[in-house]
Amino acid sequence: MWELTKSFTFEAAHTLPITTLGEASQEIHGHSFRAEVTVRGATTNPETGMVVDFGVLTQRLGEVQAMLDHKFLNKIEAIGLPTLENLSRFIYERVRSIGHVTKVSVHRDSCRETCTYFGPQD
Ligand SMILES: Nc1nc2c(c(=O)[nH]1)N=C([C@H](O)[C@H](O)COP(=O)(O)OP(=O)(O)OP(=O)(O)O)CN2
Ligand SMILES: [Zn+2]
Repeated sequence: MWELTKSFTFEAAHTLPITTLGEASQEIHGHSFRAEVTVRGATTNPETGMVVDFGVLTQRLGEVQAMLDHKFLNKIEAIGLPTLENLSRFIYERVRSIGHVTKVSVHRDSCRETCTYFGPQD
C-alpha cells in the first residue's frame, strides 16, 4: 500500500459573516493557504512503477489552483461559505477522479489551522 501526497499554495480573499472571532473576519481580507492531496494505491503499474504519475497530480492540482489563486472565495458559488471545511471539500470534488483520493487537507499556516476532508460518509 502506498500513499502519494502533492501540495499547492494559493492566496485568496474572503469574508466570513458568521464567526466568533469578530469584526476582523467579517471584513474582506486575505490569507495564504496550502492544500495537500493524498492518493492511495495498493498496486503500481508494472510499466511505470507508479501508483499514479505525479505529473497527473501536477496537472490537476494546477487546474484547481488556478480556480482559487488570487480569487475572492465568496464569489465561487460551488464553495459555499469559504471555511476550511468547504474549501477542502471543493478541492476533493475536483481531484477525486485522479484515483483513490483518501484526503484533502487545507492549511492556513498564519493561523496555525488545518482542516482535513476524507470524503463523504458512506
Ligand atoms: N470550523 C471553522 N471555524 C472557523 C473557520 C473555519 O474555516 N472553520 N475560520 C475562521 C476564520 O476565518 C479563521 O480563524 C481566520 O481568522 P481571520 O480573522 O480571518 O484571520 P486572522 O486575522 O486570525 O489571521 P491572519 O492570517 O494572521 O490575518 C474562524 N472559525
Ligand atoms: Zn479569514
